Amino acid sequence: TRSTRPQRLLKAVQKRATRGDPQSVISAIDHFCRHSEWAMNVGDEKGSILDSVVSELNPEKVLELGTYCGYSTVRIARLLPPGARLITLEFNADYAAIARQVISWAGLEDKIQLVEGASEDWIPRMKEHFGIETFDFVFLDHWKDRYLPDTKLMEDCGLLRKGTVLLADNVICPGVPDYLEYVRNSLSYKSSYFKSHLEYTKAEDGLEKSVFLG
Ligand SMILES: O=C(NC/C=C/[C@H]1O[C@@H](n2ccc(=O)cc2)[C@H](O)[C@@H]1O)c1cc([N+](=O)[O-])cc(O)c1O
Ligand SMILES: [Mg+2]
Repeated sequence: TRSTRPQRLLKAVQKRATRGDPQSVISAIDHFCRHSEWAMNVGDEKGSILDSVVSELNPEKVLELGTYCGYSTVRIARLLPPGARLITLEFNADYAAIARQVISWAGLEDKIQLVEGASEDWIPRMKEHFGIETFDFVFLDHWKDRYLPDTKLMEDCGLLRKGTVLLADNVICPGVPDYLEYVRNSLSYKSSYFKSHLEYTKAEDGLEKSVFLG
């Protein structure tokens, strides 16, 4: 039977990228998505904004919601200081299997824990299962109707502290109106919009950065 797009993306990484070189893995995926098949990675344009937010924050404890093929997982983990940890949640077992191989090709498995399952099931278990007190940085890029409920769940589980940064992909396209309304109007967040473009296209999209005020 025909291969899947994530399988073809992984093949492109194994063909073009150098083992142990995260930047070459990122470039290989961007090349594949520009020249062969579009895929829903955050991409190089929004990816540079993601890079600057992560570099400025230097987070120790990172949560990513929505691994997909591991593109943003690699982008974030390559910038983390030694000892920092990234937990990434992936619901789809086939995507998780591809992402594990992409992460391994980049040589970043020591910094990353990929957990298979639903965010709503795992967020309440972060403390007892992973020994996490609070997260310094959360990247939201999973099902768009889960951004708001999962943010409220993280608040309720005490996983956010004064200064925790939430960065949300796709706030324009496909759009997350209920989440945007919440973080922009809640007194518990200082929110700002980074205008950009939908990955590999000219359509508008952007990232919303929201600092939890406690
Ligand atoms: O739909 C989009 N993203 C949904 C992503 C979902 C990912 O999150 C995982 N997950 C992990 C944990 C969960 O609890 C639930 C799902 C899913 O298994 C999938 O791997 C999207 C769409 C466009 N687009 O242009 O159409 C562009 C983008 O950048 C996007 O991110
Ligand atoms: Mg996205």
